[in-house]
Amino acid sequence: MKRHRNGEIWNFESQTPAAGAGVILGLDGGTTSTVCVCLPVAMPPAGPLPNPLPILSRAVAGCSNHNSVGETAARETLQEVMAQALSKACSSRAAVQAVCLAVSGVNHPMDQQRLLDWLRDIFPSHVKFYVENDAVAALASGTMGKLHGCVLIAGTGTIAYGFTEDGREARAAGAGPILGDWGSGYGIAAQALTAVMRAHDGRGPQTKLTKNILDILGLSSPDELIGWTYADPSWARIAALVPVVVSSAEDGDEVANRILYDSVQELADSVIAVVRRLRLCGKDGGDTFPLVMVGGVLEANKRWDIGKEVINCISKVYPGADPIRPKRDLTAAV
Ligand SMILES: Nc1ncnc2c1ncn2[C@@H]1O[C@H](COP(=O)(O)OP(=O)(O)OP(=O)(O)O)[C@@H](O)[C@H]1O
Repeated sequence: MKRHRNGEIWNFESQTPAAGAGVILGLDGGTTSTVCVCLPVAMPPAGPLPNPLPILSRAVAGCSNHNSVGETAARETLQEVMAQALSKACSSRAAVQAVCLAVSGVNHPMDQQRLLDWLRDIFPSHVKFYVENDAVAALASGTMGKLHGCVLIAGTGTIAYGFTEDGREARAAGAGPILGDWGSGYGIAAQALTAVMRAHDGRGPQTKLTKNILDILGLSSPDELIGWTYADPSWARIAALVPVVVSSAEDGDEVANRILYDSVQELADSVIAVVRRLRLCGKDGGDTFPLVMVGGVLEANKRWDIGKEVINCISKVYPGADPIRPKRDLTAAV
C-alpha cells in the first residue's frame, strides 16, 4: 500500500522507501561500536521526535574513534557502516539528504572540520552534514531531541556535556586517560591493574583483584600482565576489565571498592563542573534540569550501581538534577 506522507511516497508494508525517496543517516560512533540508522526524510517538521523512530534499517560496525584506531581506520568503519545501512534499506548514496555523525573523538573544531571535508568528498553537494561529539547525540536521546541539560557518558571513555536553553555549551573530562579521565572504563581498569602490580611488589595492600583479573585473562602471575598490556594497549581492551572490578568490590574487596568510590566522585565532579559553569540550576541552585546518563559503566549490577551512586553524589549538590537513563540504544528494535 502506498500513502503520501509529508509529500513523500512510502510503501508502508515493506518499510522500503519508494524509488527517489530521500533518507537521512544517523550515526552514533563509540570506541566499542558504531551504529548507523537510516531514516525517512519525511519526519515531523517540528516538535518532539516520534518514539519509536520510523527506522528503515540499522547497521553495526566497530570502533570509529580516530584517537583509538587512527583516522584511516575510523573513516573506513564509518563508510562501511553507512553503506551497510543504505543497502539494508534498499537505498543508495544518491538518496541521502542529510548525515548526522555523532562520534567520540570529536573534541576540537579541527576534528569536526576534517570529518565535514571528508563527508563532502563522498556525498553529493546538496547533502546536509552535522558532525558532533557523541555526547550531543546521547543528550538528545534522553531528551527526545531537545538540547538542554547535561549528559554524562561513562563507557570506555567519559565526558560530561551540557547545554543551556539559549544554546550555551560546556564540557568536562573527555580528554582521554592520560589527561585524567579516572571515572572512565579505562580509568577504572587501569587503576585496578595498577593495584595488582602494587600488591605484587609489596607497594600496596593485597587484593582479590589479583586472582580475579589473572583468571579472566588466563594468566598465572602478575608479571605476565606486563606482556599483556604491551601486546595491545587499546583503551577498550583495558576498559573491558571493569566488570571484574565490580564483582571484586561486590565480593567485599576494599581496594576494588575504593577504586569504584573514587571513580564515582570523579564522574559526579565532571557533571557538577558543567552544571556550575552553565548555571543549569539557576542562580539559587534550585531549578530542575535533565541529567542524561549513558554508557556501560553506569549499568546496574547485583550490588554495585555506579550510575546510582553518581546520581546520589550530584543530588547532594544539585537536588534539581532529574536523572534520565535512555534505553541503551533507541534504535535497537530494528
Ligand atoms: N555491568 C557493567 N558494569 C560496569 N561496567 C560495565 C558493565 N558492562 C560493561 N561495562 C563497561 O562498559 C564499557 C563499555 O561501555 P560502552 O559500550 O558504553 O562504551 P563505548 O561505546 O565502547 O565507549 P565510549 O562511549 O567511551 O566511546 C566497558 O569499559 C565495559 O567494561
